[in-house]
Amino acid sequence: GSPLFTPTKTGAIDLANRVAMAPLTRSRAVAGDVPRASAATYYAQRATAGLIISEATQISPQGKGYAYTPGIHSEEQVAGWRPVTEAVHKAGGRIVAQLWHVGRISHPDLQPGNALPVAPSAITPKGQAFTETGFKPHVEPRALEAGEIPGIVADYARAARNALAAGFDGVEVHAANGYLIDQFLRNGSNKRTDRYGGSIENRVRLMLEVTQAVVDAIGADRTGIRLSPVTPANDASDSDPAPLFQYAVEALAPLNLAYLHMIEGATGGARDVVPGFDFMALKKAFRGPYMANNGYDFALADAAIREGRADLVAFGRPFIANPDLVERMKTGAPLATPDKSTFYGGDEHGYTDYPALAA
Ligand SMILES: C=C(C(=O)O)c1ccccc1
Repeated sequence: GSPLFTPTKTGAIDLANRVAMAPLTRSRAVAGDVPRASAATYYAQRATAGLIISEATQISPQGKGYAYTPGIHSEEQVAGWRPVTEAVHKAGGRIVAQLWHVGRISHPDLQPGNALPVAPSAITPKGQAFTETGFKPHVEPRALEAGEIPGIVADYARAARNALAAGFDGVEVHAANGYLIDQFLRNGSNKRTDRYGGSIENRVRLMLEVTQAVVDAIGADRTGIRLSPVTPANDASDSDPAPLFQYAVEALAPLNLAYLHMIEGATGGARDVVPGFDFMALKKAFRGPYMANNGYDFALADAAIREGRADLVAFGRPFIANPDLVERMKTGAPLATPDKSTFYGGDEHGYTDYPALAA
């Protein structure tokens, strides 16, 4: 059989196989930004993944950027996640919470007191915000004062502790896809002239402060991190990503994190958006478990593991329509195609009603 289905370990977390369920926003949280009750069913249906990474989950009210996404900062939200982690563990699975602060990818309608979204610099991103009253153009964000950063770092640490209290096996720091941490990393969005901007060392600082705070809170062996060096998602850009991310990963390596999750290319799109970008240099620099993501199918994933180009492979959209994706890949069964119209928002249709083959 494929090495994709052999057990492995990411830090303290023992995994039955090397298949990860990638974080998938589904915009189905209920009032109070609490996961809906059926989230327990949705995630448990997919618990044969070696590791489930939850949908992106905001660490604070300020960190929210879309309607109906769940949080993990209130007691009610922590209580709302407990049935999810219990159901996944009961089904033999493992699940980590993806900790999210959206930075400028938000809207005053989604912010406490209708405040401006925050960012490293006051640069309006292209694109639209998904609010409860439809899509609205992004607004110019407020540049954070350096003095506000410790509070945001503390919010990540608190969210990490909340995740363990909710029964998660660990957390993934969302440092990808043009959200807050990525906004600080990339010079297209970070024009700061203080210790958080300018040089690569300065632009990597927030990522390192957040990651260190999470490690201090719950341990490196329960802390993963997601990066997307060349994605254009959410108007992210950098003039020279290779040295930036080489430095970032070399700075992360001594922490001995549970894993590095790498979006190879444009998120959900072209893998060769920057032809020749050397992801293997980053895998080598990290030294720990490397989780490859973006457009993998079974054949590509099997080859990547066999050829030592990945230790784990994360699948996103295939897990939406195939709760039993692992079994289908093992048996070579055909995969169901997800219905894009029910990716975000709605109820059980397109969420918990995709059947497993055995059914
Ligand atoms: C958290 C997301 C990401 O990481 O791209 C996301 C958010 C909304 C829709 C799709 C994806």
